[in-house]
Amino acid sequence: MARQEAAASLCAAAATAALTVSLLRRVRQRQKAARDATALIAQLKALNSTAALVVTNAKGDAFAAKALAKYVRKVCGVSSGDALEDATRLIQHCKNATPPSATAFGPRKTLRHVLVRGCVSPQLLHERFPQIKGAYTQQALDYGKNSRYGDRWKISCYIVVLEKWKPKIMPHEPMVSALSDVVDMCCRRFEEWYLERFERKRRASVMNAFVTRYRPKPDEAELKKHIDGANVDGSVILALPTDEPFEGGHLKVWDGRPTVLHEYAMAPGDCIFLDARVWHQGCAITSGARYALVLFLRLRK
Ligand SMILES: O=C(O)CCC(=O)C(=O)O
Ligand SMILES: [Fe+2]
Repeated sequence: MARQEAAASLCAAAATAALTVSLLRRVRQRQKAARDATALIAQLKALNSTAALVVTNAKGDAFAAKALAKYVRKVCGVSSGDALEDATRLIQHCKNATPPSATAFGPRKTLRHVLVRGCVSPQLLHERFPQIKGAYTQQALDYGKNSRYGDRWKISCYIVVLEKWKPKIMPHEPMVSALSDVVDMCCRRFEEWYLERFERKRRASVMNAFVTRYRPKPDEAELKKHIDGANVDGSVILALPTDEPFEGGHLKVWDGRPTVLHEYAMAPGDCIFLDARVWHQGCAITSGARYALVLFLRLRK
């Protein structure tokens, strides 16, 4: 009898111990999840404070599961149903969509141009590429024999045209729909760079915006060394994706005193900002197709 009692109480003790261990484990898991959530919330706040407000509770110290799932579904297309997983996905989305901070322009304050890697989200541009490609059409334009483009330029498709060119070129509506938000994004980023680089706050407006498609053919492969025009206050060149990988097509920029040649291989999303009258060149491509979005800007106080 005594033995049976002893065995029973041993069993009970073992069960209690097992229960305690599993409770402890669950508490630890919960504590870890809370720590992970805190770290993720901090990351999200740093990347996109508005998104953080939407997906956390009133105190901003924990995720609001339903709001998080709804938001992630909206911006990423799907929600996993797991808060930490969703939060990680949202953070990745924000990283892709957020341009580098102004200090990413780098410490060099001597040059009048800069290359900003990943200035526009490559993911956004890749998603947009079918629309860009579908919208692209050649709009032939006679800039005149002595101009930067010559009299046989036909490889650009226009989004904004303020200049009174002859024949009159109209913005191509499908390209306007495909890229007008990206044009705005580039303007804002240019303004940030300009403020940091020249310590002058300027408002950029677009005089001309167009997509150029280079191909390895006569009159389509390159843009010779030039400046963008006496009345152009600044320019943006944004590398776009392509479905035909190309060779060549580097950007050359002559800048600094003494003048040094800078040569860049640009990836989709990379931007070059140019101050007024900086000499540059789009080198010939030898295969594939290269697309670039180009803006000529006017700067006002
Ligand atoms: O992307 C390029 O090749 C340069 C474009 C350019 O400089 C221009 O169109 O003025
Ligand atoms: Fe140019």
